[in-house]
Amino acid sequence: MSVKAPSVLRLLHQHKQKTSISATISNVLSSMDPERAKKTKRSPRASVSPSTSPFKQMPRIPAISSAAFKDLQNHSKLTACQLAVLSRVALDRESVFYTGGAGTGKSFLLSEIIHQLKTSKSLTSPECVAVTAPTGIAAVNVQGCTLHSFVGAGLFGSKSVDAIVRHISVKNKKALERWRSVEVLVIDEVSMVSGDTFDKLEAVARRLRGSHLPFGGIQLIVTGDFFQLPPIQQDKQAKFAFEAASWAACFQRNTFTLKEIFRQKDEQLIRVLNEIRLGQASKETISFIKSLSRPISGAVIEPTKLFATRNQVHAANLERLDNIREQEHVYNAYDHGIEPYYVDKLSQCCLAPEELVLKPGAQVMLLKNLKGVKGALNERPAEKNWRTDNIAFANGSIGVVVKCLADEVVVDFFDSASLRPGLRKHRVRVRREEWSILDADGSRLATRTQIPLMLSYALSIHKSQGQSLPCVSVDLQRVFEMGQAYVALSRATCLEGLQVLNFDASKVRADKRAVHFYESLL
Ligand SMILES: Nc1ncnc2c1ncn2[C@@H]1O[C@H](COP(=O)(O)OP(=O)(O)OP(=O)(O)O)[C@@H](O)[C@H]1O
Repeated sequence: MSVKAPSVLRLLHQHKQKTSISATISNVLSSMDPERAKKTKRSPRASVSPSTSPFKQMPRIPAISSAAFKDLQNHSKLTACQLAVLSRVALDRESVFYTGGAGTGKSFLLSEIIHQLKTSKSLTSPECVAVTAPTGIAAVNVQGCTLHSFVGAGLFGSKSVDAIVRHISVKNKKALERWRSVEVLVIDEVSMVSGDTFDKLEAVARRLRGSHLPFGGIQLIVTGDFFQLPPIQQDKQAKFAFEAASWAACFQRNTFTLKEIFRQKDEQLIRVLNEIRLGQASKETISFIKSLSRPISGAVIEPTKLFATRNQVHAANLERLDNIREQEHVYNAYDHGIEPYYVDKLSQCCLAPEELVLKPGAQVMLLKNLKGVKGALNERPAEKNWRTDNIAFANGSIGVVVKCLADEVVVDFFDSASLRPGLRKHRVRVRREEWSILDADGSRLATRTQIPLMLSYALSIHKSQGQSLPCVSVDLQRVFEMGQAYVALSRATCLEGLQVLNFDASKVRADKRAVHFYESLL
């Protein structure tokens, strides 16, 4: 697929078109603004705060040159569809929503997009790219901040648009400045953002920026899969973000669906997962999944058990560790933050535990990408021969603890997602790493320093979102949310490494609204 960079003239022409279209859109958007709709009919302009000059949408300059884009086409792993999204974002500089099933490379593409935008000289500064996600864990995964933190109006769920705007304008000048200077807003895991929240933020953006353009002219990069975890709201009938009144105006023609699945290679597993995603398991699929209740055989690692609740996870990890007859070592996290509140928040969303209890022989999962670590490539290296190799291990790699030292842990990591004996192991010294919750300006609110390992015997389905697991046992007994079974099952990378317990057809549920939305994209 060839993609041309828009010339400046074309951009200006597009801009003229956009400004005339934007007048129409702005009327529609104004009528969607929950507060404004209640008020008497006024011209949309009249509602712009007199203290702010009307924000003008400048033609957006490409974030990368067409030569740099060609280079990516030729040398990166990105597929044609992933490149099409990148082109719309970085060359055309338009707002984009892209989606796709589990393992289609949404996060992979997002990190490339963020990298290109943050290193672009066309944007005022890297801070003008705000990277957000609706939950703490998703925010830490994407090295961004939570949407709440970006907004700067505390827990705004029950507040009106007026109240949020007032709060930011009067009490949070830093947030006001941020809303006015941000050029790109990234929202990952949008399936967990409710439609009401999306509409509120859209209206807040227009009000604070004094602009009639959708989202006040901020370029949006929004991604997620509406068949995965649903909006976080007590209300069972919370609207999805795609049901927001302002959604269509924000993305217009820019919705992309990634179809190629990378996490799994097995055609049968891919077909089964696609059916479960849509909540449409056929008889054949149901009996196939039931046949997966057999134990996983021949694997050199123990399966990671996925549970719906945290208590089940904690109990399973402790029980398994107790069975190892070795001395235990405790690694306490070093936590600090500007307020205890943020330290608590970090503790809730960080996969690295506050107290990491390990024993030689314990099976662990790596919680950071490690690059160029000190290690050795042979299976049983003499430890005096440590050398710095260019060994890279991905977040999610599974290994076995060899030795627990004072402030580091020696681990044998397996070098493949396959599970058969005879795998090469890489012995690596794992040292402390950092996790932070950031505020929207990128400064640290709280930081945890811990050995980037956790016991890999059990994990909660919520915390497994985004992970790839080569050997996994999914217990669906206490699954309670739509999409939860799909999230759990789609972590598996291969059939021989997947066991499914307590499955029945009623666990396969997809929200009808999501089904209709995806049908409308076909
Ligand atoms: N173009 C690509 N070429 C090769 N590998 C890719 C490509 N895109 C993604 N991958 C790999 O596929 C795997 C799944 O990708 P990723 O985690 O980005 O999927 P996802 O859509 O975000 O999944 P989920 O919705 O489950 O979080 C990762 O190991 C990633 O490195």
